Amino acid sequence: MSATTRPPALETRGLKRRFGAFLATDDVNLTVAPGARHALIGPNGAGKTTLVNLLTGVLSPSEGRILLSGEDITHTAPYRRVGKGIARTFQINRLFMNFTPLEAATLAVIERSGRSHLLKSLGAEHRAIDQAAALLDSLGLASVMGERTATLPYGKQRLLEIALALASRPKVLLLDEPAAGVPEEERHEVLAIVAALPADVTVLLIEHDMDLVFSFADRISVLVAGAIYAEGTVAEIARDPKVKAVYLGEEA
Ligand SMILES: Nc1ncnc2c1ncn2[C@@H]1O[C@H](COP(=O)(O)OP(=O)(O)OP(=O)(O)O)[C@@H](O)[C@H]1O
Repeated sequence: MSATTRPPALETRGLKRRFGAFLATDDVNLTVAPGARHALIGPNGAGKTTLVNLLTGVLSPSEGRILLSGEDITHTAPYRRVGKGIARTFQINRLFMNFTPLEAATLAVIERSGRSHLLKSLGAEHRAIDQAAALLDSLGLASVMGERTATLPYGKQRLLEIALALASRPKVLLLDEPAAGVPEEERHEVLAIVAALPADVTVLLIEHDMDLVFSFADRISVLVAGAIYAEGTVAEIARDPKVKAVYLGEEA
């Protein structure tokens, strides 16, 4: 299989991050296979956000390495990591609230293409708009792409965050709690669209919602007190008594 010959899409080796004497990331060795649907779960304060910040370059590790498709990106600046193919979802910035999804997605496509290239011709601008519209359509946002983002249902706003991250055509997408705060009646749509993300994009999902984790992931890593506490297939994690004790038990 190609997955055995290709390097992992994303890998950390001996990753540590200290805040003073406190070890928030404790020797994390994470391997995310190309095309994986990998979930990272863990109780509050386990270090999930710190790990995402290390992966995206918002924080520097105290020790260890981060590799993207085999390339060492440990000391690569955050914006360069995006160019190399790692993107994450963010809570929508206020700026985008006054934009329509089409305007925001077009800007994101332009960002990827490089502004100078785009300014060369009007045709290129139209192509960017067409690509943005197609991207929004694939995330179920076609019917609202001309509305002001602030007026959209919250589930649609969360899907727009994913669209904006996908605009950079990432190899690896870090999805940070895509269903958080989404009302019950909209959750189904968000889950269905997350499940239908392009198969060639590797996804690392950071999520509290166990329905989403178990329906979406093919592999799960459990983070506890900054360290990988357990790792395995969904079935293995679901029946692991020590995981139930520290994490799933919380949900019950
Ligand atoms: N800048 C910082 N300075 C000091 N301690 C920090 C800092 N950032 C995070 N921590 C600590 O590191 C630990 C992990 O925090 P982190 O936010 O990564 O956990 P989390 O798993 O994302 O939690 P949650 O699910 O509640 O968001 C916590 O104990 C937190 O207090």
